[in-house]
Amino acid sequence: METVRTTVLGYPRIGARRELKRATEDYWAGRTDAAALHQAAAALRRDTWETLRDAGVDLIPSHTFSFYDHVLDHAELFGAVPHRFAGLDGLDRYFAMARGTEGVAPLEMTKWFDTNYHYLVPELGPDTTFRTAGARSRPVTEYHEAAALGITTRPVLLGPLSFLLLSKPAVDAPKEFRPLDLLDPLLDAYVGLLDGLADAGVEWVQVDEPVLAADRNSAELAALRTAYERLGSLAHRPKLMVATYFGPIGPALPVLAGTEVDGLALDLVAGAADFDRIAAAGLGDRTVVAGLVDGRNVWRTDLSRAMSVAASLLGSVGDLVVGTSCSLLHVPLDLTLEPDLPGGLRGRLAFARQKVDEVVLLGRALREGHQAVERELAAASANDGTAADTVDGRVRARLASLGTGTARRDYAERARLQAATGALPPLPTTTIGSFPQTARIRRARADLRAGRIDQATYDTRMRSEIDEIVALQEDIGLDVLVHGEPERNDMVQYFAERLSGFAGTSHGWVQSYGTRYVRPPILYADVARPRPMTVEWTTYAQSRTGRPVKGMLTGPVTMLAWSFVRDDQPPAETARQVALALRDEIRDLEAAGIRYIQVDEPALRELLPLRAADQPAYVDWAVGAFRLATSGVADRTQIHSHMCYSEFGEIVDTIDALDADVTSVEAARSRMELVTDLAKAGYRRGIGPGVYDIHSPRVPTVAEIEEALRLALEAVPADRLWVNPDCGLKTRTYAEVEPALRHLVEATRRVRATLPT
Ligand SMILES: Nc1nc2c(c(=O)[nH]1)N[C@@H](CNc1ccc(C(=O)N[C@@H](CCC(=O)N[C@@H](CCC(=O)N[C@@H](CCC(=O)O)C(=O)O)C(=O)O)C(=O)O)cc1)CN2
Ligand code: MET
Ligand SMILES: [Zn+2]
Repeated sequence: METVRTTVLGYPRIGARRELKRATEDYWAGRTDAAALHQAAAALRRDTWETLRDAGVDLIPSHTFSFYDHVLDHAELFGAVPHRFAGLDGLDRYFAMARGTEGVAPLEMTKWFDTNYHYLVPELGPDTTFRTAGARSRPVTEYHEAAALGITTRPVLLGPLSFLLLSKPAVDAPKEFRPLDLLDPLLDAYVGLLDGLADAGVEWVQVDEPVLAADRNSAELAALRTAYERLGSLAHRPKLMVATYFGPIGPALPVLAGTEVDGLALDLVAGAADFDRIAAAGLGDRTVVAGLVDGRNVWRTDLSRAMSVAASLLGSVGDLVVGTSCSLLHVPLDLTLEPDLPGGLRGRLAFARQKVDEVVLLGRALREGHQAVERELAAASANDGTAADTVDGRVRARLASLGTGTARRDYAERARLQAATGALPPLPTTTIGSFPQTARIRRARADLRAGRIDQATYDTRMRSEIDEIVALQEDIGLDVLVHGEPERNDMVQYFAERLSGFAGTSHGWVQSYGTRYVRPPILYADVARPRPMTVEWTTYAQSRTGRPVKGMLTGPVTMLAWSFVRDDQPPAETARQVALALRDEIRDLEAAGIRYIQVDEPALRELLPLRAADQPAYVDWAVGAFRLATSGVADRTQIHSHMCYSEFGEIVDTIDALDADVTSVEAARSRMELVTDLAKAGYRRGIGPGVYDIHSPRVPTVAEIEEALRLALEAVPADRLWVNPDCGLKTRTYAEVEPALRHLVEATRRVRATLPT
């Protein structure tokens, strides 16, 4: 039997106690210097490599660490730095590209495929000149750093096709320019880098091409062929392991098989369909990493199944390596840090560290035979958790009797009724929901957790936060107010903590972007709402003002997208359960007199399947769940929704099908282009294009907001246009938020004054 070895494609880089967040934020605040930050980073890298070695992983990755984002690291590695950062260097320039600095806008940030991770979008133009620092570049220096610890590693690079397809044309690039035009010069840079890696003694590099999990046209597949024919034919290079993940590699497999790449890493979880292609692909003696341990979820692997899949590959590939489906970046680090999970659930879970053990165990089983690991296998299956009570008969019966009856009265009729009873000025001003999560708020929550204050004291403090937030909005002159979400640690976690069927973690942090992390809840059983979740906070806020307060909920799709979701039933079914709980909440808010209710779906676009063929079925259940949640209200109750992170062009019809009355969307960074797209596509509902970018600390001027509003008015009539920021304000400070909102209100007044009466 061939030698079966083991690997992981990447590992969390933030540290068990969020060491990277602390070190980075301390550096930003000037509390420590660059040397301290580099030292913290080196300690984290060392810890990862040693953990993987001690666990018995055969092939250990390096260059998976990043101070902020790995795509940004590659822009930096290849010298793709926009001119506006020219005056800076080192860490200052790196963080300026990530976060902006006085007067200099950062790179755009967007979603990493269908995950809740965000990457920075490189900006390329005809005058971009790539370079690599060769022997001094980070892939080389990290290889040496691990080697000095006695650990041989496989540097991980983002591949040339993915780098280009994830980039965007610089604003000043000619209209016809495409990043892919730069393939040849970029390949020159990879050639130099591979040369440097070979000189350093690197045996294997992993070249990530996740873009191959989405549909690719023939020009893109031709570029793929060009790239790997060239890199494959180099005389002086390490072995190339091309990795795809987040779906099947599909038609790109024969293309790569026709080049001299030495190995492929395939996602056999999200890309299980690839299995049947492998034998036919004629991979000969090439190495294949079979990605059998899921890097996107927290469930234990079905080891017997994984073993038989791996065993059946043995004949059709060269060396077989058992691995993870993708980097473990997207799962929490270590289950042993979680003493408080429900008993029946715990045995069903594997976090990053436990997934490493699964990979190693599979490797042993395949090398030494089933018997060698019998004890471990038995322990794993004994724990497979069917013991956990996952069925709630009442929820199932209610859903069955509800059917799909989710129709509301025609939008135009509803809109007339709402306009007649609402008494709002044209261009109503509002915000997306959250106000700054201040140190005072987080401290109160930390105090409650630690038992230093009791629930009543905490509630009193949150009410006084709401008092201030409501008073501030009145003073600023906003039309539809919010309570500000001070009581929410996170827009998903907060609801998960109040619904049955979800479990939370205390250390299960996963990087979302930069130093912002989330603790995705685990949705493991039928979902129900034991009691109202937001009604008290919302009605309290309403009691403090004569202006309308907008209720604020997180929608069913986003609740699933930002949780780890059970895989024993279709997501459509799970989404309907969440939707039913929200439907009840919305009914309770309405009964308590709340007339505007926003149901956020920022993850609607994110969950859209990467391949077009899979999209209609998704849209169907996503829209169905949203409508189930929101269709129980009276016509005069106005349903709002919110989405951030652009690229709505392709889902305009889906947004329309949600049947919300008003939708707020990110638009500031694309200069309101989105509004034109929506208008062109025949979107006729209320729309609140974000008039300024909340991801930047910059305070927008009145003139700039006025300009954005005038642009929007060219595409949308005044009676359907709302005025709001791009997204929630929770990551900003009051010093930024207060003037920005005052400018927003003033700009709106000026534009209103010019409207025909
Ligand atoms: N789930 C989710 N995904 C999302 C978003 C979102 O809001 N939620 N927004 C978009 C952008 N992503 C974001 C992700 C995270 C954060 C964010 O602000 N995260 C916070 C943590 C939020 C949180 O869980 N806060 C908790 C815990 C806070 C904490 O760290 N407390 C300290 C103590 C603090 C003190 O004593 O002052 C501790 O536990 O050690 C709370 O408020 O209770 C962070 O990393 O800093 C923002 C945007 C897309 N994806
Ligand atoms: C990521 S979308 C955020 C919506 C939420 N209501 C907020 O304002 O924070
Ligand atoms: Zn948002």
